[in-house]
Amino acid sequence: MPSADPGDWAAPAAAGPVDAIVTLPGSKSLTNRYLVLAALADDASRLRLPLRSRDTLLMTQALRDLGIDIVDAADDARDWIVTPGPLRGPAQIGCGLAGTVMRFVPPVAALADGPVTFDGDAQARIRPMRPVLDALRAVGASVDDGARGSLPFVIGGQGHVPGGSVTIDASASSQFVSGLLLAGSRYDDGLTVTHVGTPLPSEPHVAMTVETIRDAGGIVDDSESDTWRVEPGPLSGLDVVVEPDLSNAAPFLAAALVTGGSVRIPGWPHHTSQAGDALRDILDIMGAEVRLERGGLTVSGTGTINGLDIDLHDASELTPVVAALAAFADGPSIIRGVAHIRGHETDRITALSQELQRAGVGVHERADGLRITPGRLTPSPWRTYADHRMVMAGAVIALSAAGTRIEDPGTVAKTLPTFIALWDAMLAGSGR
Ligand SMILES: O=C(O)C1=C[C@@H](OP(=O)(O)O)[C@@H](O)[C@H](O)C1
Ligand SMILES: C=C(OP(=O)(O)O)C(=O)O
Repeated sequence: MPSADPGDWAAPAAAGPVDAIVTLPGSKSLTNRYLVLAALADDASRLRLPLRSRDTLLMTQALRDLGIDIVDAADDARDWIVTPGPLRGPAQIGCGLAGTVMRFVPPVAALADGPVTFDGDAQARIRPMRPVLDALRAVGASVDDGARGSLPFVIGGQGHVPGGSVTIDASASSQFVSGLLLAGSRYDDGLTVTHVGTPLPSEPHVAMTVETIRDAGGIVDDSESDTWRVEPGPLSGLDVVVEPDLSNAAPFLAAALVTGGSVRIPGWPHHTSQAGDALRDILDIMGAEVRLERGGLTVSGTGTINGLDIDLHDASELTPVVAALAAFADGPSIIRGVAHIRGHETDRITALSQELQRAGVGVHERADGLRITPGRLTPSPWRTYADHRMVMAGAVIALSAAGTRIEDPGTVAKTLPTFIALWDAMLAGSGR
């Protein structure tokens, strides 16, 4: 049993139904794709309302280290102006624990004119990387990873990458495919990536990659399943507004169900490639009233939370909060299809199993997910394993388990540094 630390967060319980409007910052996945494409473009880009969090600041720093200029816009400091330039080595890139940095930047670094070293947090060193490194070698880049297949490694930038065709097993992460495609337009012969293996996870994220490359004028053929062809050619600067991060909406919307209240997220896009949009269906199945209107998405709890049996293969990053919400349901739930999240920030299946059980929930760990049987919630220490989404899941549990203490809440800054302030503001309207 972990002991209480003064740095723990005494996450608040809800005193009554929430009734809140929660304005969320931009999407991590969109921000980091736009940044990479802007760095590879022929002219400057403007990213409006990008996310500023640990993962996106690591991305800006990585690209700056490679010679790209990224500054706040003079007329609106919330925006970034990205001015591309020659990609330079030597450089040392810190990936933190950001999958998007460790998988998206190496294919860019291969275009630099010198060696680029990559490393990251201790937990980042065990996140899977080998398919990206092998693919880069196969298309003519130089990679030295000491045969580890993980961080740290050196990409020996040679000023250009021949490109061509490569087959990879991306069943451990869709980011392997996305990273290669994002840089592929700038390879001499472009790039054709074919996935073999068990089905690709997080498919909407690859669709997002294709869409954003096209936004920048790149040519991508995705007409064949599991094969993507990026033609060689220039990319244009972007002027884009970053959508709110829909996956980060999960804990707030969950609070509407848990408390029988209502939460509105302004700016919820009506058409989006974000995987988090799946929340609309998931919460509907769980018994919420879900309304997407011009003013945003409103989710209202109805007093009943249904258990569900759901395959989250396409939206696996929602697993921690959906698992926490399932702890409040009127019956058992199964979350399946997410074996690969054992390689996310932490082994999320084991982490959720341990913390939910300590909080009084019945959990059976499956190879590919969790079976959750609601139980009487008891206040407990909630460990977070350097995982932002474990902080969010713990906050949902704490809503009805006063006295829950969440370890290392600062880790939530990976994608949502303002989480605790937004959470407190939401609950301020619940009678707290
Ligand atoms: O490309 C992206 O922006 C992401 C892809 C997904 O990764 P996996 O395919 O590894 O699940 C997702 O879980 C992650 O949060 C973000
Ligand atoms: C899996 C996630 O992050 P990453 O981009 O580091 O893979 C996540 O945000 O849930």
